[in-house]
Amino acid sequence: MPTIRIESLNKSFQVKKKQAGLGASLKGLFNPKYEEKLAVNNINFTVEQGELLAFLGPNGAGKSTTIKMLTGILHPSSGSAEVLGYSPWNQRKKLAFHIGSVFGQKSQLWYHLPPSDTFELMSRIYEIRRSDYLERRDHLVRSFELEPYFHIPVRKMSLGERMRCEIAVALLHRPKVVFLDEPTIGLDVVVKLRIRELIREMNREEGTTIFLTSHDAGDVEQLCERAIVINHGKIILDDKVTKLKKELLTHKKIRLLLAEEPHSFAINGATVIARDGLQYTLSVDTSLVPIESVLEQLIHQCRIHDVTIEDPPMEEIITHIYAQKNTSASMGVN
Ligand SMILES: Nc1ncnc2c1ncn2[C@@H]1O[C@H](COP(=O)(O)OP(=O)(O)OP(=O)(O)O)[C@@H](O)[C@H]1O
Repeated sequence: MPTIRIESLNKSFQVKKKQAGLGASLKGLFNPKYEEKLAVNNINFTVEQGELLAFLGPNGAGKSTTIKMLTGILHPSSGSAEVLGYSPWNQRKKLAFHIGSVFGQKSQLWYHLPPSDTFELMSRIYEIRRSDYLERRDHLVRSFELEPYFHIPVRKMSLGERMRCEIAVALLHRPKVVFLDEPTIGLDVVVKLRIRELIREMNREEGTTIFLTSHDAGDVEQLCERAIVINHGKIILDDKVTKLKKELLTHKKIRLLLAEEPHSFAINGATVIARDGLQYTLSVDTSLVPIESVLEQLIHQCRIHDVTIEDPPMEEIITHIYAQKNTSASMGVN
């Protein structure tokens, strides 16, 4: 039995219809007209236990609405879904004992209290036996390296430290499925890498199914095995990340700040796409040349003050998928 099963799932919202013109707007205040907004449009997929799935899409695509249905926060307009054999919206409380969720933009931790207090409270909410709780808490504190700030108020922590606590507390009741909504948003590169490592570890060691949404192509590339892309409420791609990497995650941007004007500047495999004084932006097609080779050439040709490597924004990748799909459709290819 799959861990998550979604069949013909739809969710529409009633939204106020915007009316053009001042008169119509005023009339609309007293006699509002409504229209249906289809946020999730007939989606189908399954997820197996232990899968690392990226659920992607641009803003407003329908990701959060789907997650809200899978966690039982929202009822669908039609269709069915099962998570670990439970109907999320009909058996929300039972399901809550087996799933965890982390929302990058919202905190589960008490802002003015130390994480240790939130852990205590959660252990009671999840009715965890005292000895099991203490063992689990110590294990999580060790593996997420929380000791230095486990007893200080959350408000005094950096975003990265807080995020580690958020993920750790979401794992307290040993959930079989974890929904991670933008877990690396706003974090610096080093902290992002560490968070990804921790997510990978929990998947490997405990077989946790990971359902991740992110606008960061790096999260998808380094963490997930499979990606589902949703746009305008419809699924437009469901494929292995290795395939996505070969076909779509091939362009990287290198931003350089040079210490001095270079004598020569010809980098095999990279194109200069912007320049402002000593700041250069290069585009690299990693399917043609590895990024390491470009960096090596750069080090030999110029004195570098600062360098960053960026993935293309998720929006760009999705636009590309969309364009490809439309081209195939117009050529009669499926
Ligand atoms: N409660 C609501 N009432 C009306 N419309 C809603 C409601 N919740 C979501 N929507 C609409 O449904 C669509 C899908 O929204 P959703 O939040 O699922 O997108 P998302 O993919 O999670 O976007 P983001 O990446 O910005 O979080 C959007 O057009 C949004 O405006």
